Amino acid sequence: MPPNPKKALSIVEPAATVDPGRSTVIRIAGLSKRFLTARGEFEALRGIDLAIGEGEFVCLLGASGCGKTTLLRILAGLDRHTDGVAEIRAAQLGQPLTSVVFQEHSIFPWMTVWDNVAYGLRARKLDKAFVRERVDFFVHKVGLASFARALPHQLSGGMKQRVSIARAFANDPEILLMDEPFSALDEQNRAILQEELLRIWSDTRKTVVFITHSIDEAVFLADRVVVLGGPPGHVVMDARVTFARPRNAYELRALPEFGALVADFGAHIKAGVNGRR
Ligand SMILES: Nc1ncnc2c1ncn2[C@@H]1O[C@H](COP(=O)(O)OP(=O)(O)OP(=O)(O)O)[C@@H](O)[C@H]1O
Repeated sequence: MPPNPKKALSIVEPAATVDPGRSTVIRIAGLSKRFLTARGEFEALRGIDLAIGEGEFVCLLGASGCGKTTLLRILAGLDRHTDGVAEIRAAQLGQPLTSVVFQEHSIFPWMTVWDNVAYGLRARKLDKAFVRERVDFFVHKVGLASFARALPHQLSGGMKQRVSIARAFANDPEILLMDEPFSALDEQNRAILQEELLRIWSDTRKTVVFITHSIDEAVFLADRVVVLGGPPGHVVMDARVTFARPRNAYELRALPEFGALVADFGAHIKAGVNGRR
């Protein structure tokens, strides 16, 4: 079916609650995070309330230092919150809760593309035939089938980031956490990977939490955009982006509604900085 971005115009609605048709996968309530520093306590996050539904693609926006990575690290279990609740619902036992894709690809330089993608599955000692099938599938999905036996130093930055993405999806986590995964890429590669990510996501319908500094990227990718202000980080806007899918980057960006939405989010990011708590 041809993309029809006009079908659902960019209606921004408050989205503090999960769609009635979705079950809640991530529940964050009254969450605060304070770091102990040499100069005393530093409050990075204060009173975050957020419920994210199964299969939602959520982008986190906000000025530098407002706590986006801190929130993601708490969800990934890499850091602990100080107060409040951060829960991820486990649908299936034995499945990892999260996989994380960072800005700097974090693949093992001594392992081939294929072995990198297989890493998490092998660590879980899954059936070899299952691992082979799943790794082949995702290596192919990210367009690296002919590089399956290549080592990371033989790949471009964009290709390395594809390996990280394939590995994260192959792991089959409850949720995928992505921290500015495309920010080190040139514009062309970034656009290609955004489209690839959406294609894989639409096949798998994983829940994704994606940090970006690019408002344009957020509006193109997300079902929902959460703008953080601060510090201390707090939610200043939580809105749905209802452009129809599949989305065509060129058609979408040509719509006045797209520009209006980008401007609106931009204004909220600015207000979040100015309204520091
Ligand atoms: N381990 C730490 N110890 C002390 N302060 C920290 C620590 N980690 C983060 N911070 C502080 O918490 C605040 C939020 O940092 P965080 O990296 O989450 O922001 P961010 O929104 O992701 O920023 P950016 O967009 O620049 O990546 C910053 O002021 C940072 O200095």
